[in-house]
Amino acid sequence: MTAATPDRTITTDVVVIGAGPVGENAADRVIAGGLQAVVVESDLAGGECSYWACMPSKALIRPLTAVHAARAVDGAAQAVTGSVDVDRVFARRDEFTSHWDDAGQVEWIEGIGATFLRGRGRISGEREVTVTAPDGGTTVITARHAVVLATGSTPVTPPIDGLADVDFWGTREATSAHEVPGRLAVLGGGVAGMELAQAFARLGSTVTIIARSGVLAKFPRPAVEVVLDALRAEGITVLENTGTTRVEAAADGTVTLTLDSAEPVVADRLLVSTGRRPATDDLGTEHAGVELTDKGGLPEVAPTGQVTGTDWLYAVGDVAGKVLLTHQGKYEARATGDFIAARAHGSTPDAGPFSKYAATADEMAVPQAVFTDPELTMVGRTAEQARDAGLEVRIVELPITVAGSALHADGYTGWAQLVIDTADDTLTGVTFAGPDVSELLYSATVAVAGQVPLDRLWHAVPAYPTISEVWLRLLEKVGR
Ligand SMILES: Cc1cc2nc3c(=O)[nH]c(=O)nc-3n(C[C@H](O)[C@H](O)[C@H](O)COP(=O)(O)OP(=O)(O)OC[C@H]3O[C@@H](n4cnc5c(N)ncnc54)[C@H](O)[C@@H]3O)c2cc1C
Ligand SMILES: NC(=O)c1ccc[n+]([C@@H]2O[C@H](COP(=O)([O-])OP(=O)(O)OC[C@H]3O[C@@H](n4cnc5c(N)ncnc54)[C@H](O)[C@@H]3O)[C@@H](O)[C@H]2O)c1
Repeated sequence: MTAATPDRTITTDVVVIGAGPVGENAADRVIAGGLQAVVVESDLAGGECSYWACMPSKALIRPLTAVHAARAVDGAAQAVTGSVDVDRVFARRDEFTSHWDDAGQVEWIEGIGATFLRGRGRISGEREVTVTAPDGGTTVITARHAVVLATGSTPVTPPIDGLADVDFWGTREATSAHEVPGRLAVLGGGVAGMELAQAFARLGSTVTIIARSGVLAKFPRPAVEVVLDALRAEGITVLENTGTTRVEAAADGTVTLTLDSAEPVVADRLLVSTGRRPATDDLGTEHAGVELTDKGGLPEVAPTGQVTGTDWLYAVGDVAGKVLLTHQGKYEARATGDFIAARAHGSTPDAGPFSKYAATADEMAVPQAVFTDPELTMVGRTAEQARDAGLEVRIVELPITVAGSALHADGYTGWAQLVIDTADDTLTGVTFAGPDVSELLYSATVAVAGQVPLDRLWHAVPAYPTISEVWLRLLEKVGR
């Protein structure tokens, strides 16, 4: 129970801690299910995604991709005679982040009928959350049915000698920047690092990416090569399989990275984008009888969002530690919100695979788009992951060379791969790399999540002349 006397107490049906996109969706679904909800947020409603991640990064990237796309089409290229207006790019990004003002998101939360409470939430007892407001005031909320953790994730800083003494950028500082460093070193070749490296290179920085393993290591290598070739052609230096042993700042602010297998890199700014971990610090999970892993992760979270070993605690989105993507977290939140509401109304919902109460796609059909230019998209399993899951697979891959791609951009370079589950001739994974392939991703997601048999896919005819005709080339290679 709470030690000090709270300033006020509230009783509601469901408490959602964290008003990122995922928490907002969880609240929306429990309210749609006829329950009350209180949403607690310590920072900005809308979360990382709206202000320091998806929205600002894509808002920075889009104008740069648009210019590049025009330059890749003869006749249009001649119309692009100037350079990018960096200030206008930043200004447009500022619009998409609502100038880091969350009034609109708070209005949306209250508009769905939830109570919004600004403050830091902490589990303080069984179905009980104590919220400490910015002014220090406390509110104790008792939930009749459930507490939903939607607290997101926090960046992981690697234990590199000297790094803690350097004033470096994380992804937050990079996505909200109003300056373009002359030389930018990017530590970490994951999705965030690769996207931001190219964005700043196109804004004018001289960029070096330092990756301790291969970049974008979760994706098939030939697809990654399509992206790497393009980044290198734009003048970005990519050092793979390169460890960083020391980081040091000089009096003038320049940063020197000592590497284990390359010459030192000197930069005006260092961006550290080396991954994230669930935001579970000081969440009071011990009051739910939950023991965190040594990396701060929750125990297993069921497809319904229920945290193993508890009856009333749920986790969705990044904090659940399954998939760190907004769309997938929102999908989890829909299943969890509906599950909580159904249970609250006294039913024992059937939460089997593909029911509305289970985030089944988390295990077999997660779509991801990397917004480098060219783009890299994948849904489902790579061949390696499929084999690890015990599936027998057949791989079909080819370069993307169809009339649609040739028309789309001069010298269009792309690559596609199907991972076929030979047990039932369905697709268990699809990858595309190339300019604008993110718009193909949903077609692949439908095929994988829908477990559409290949002989039926022949009847899904891609329009001529579009890039999606690559589907036909892939099927022809599979054979009929
Ligand atoms: C640079 C970058 C770019 C990205 N781009 C994309 C993209 O293009 N597409 C995509 O799908 N994903 C992208 N992601 C991932 C995406 O940002 C996350 O998956 C998404 O934000 C997760 O949503 P969430 O609601 O779980 O967490 P968050 O968005 O992190 O929201 C969690 C909220 O909880 C609040 N909170 C935390 N603890 C407490 C507490 N104790 N009390 C009260 N409130 C609390 C936080 O302040 C925050 O507002 C990107 C990530 C990064 C870093
Ligand atoms: N387009 C999108 O959907 C998008 C964009 C950005 C981020 N995200 C998501 O946000 C999450 C965080 O992104 P991220 O790129 O920070 O994480 P990540 O886990 O994708 O990549 C981190 C990278 O840093 C590397 N790394 C770790 N320690 C290192 C060290 N000491 N030196 C050099 N490299 C090191 C890792 O090997 C890995 O390649 C990801 O899960 C990602 O899916 C999504």
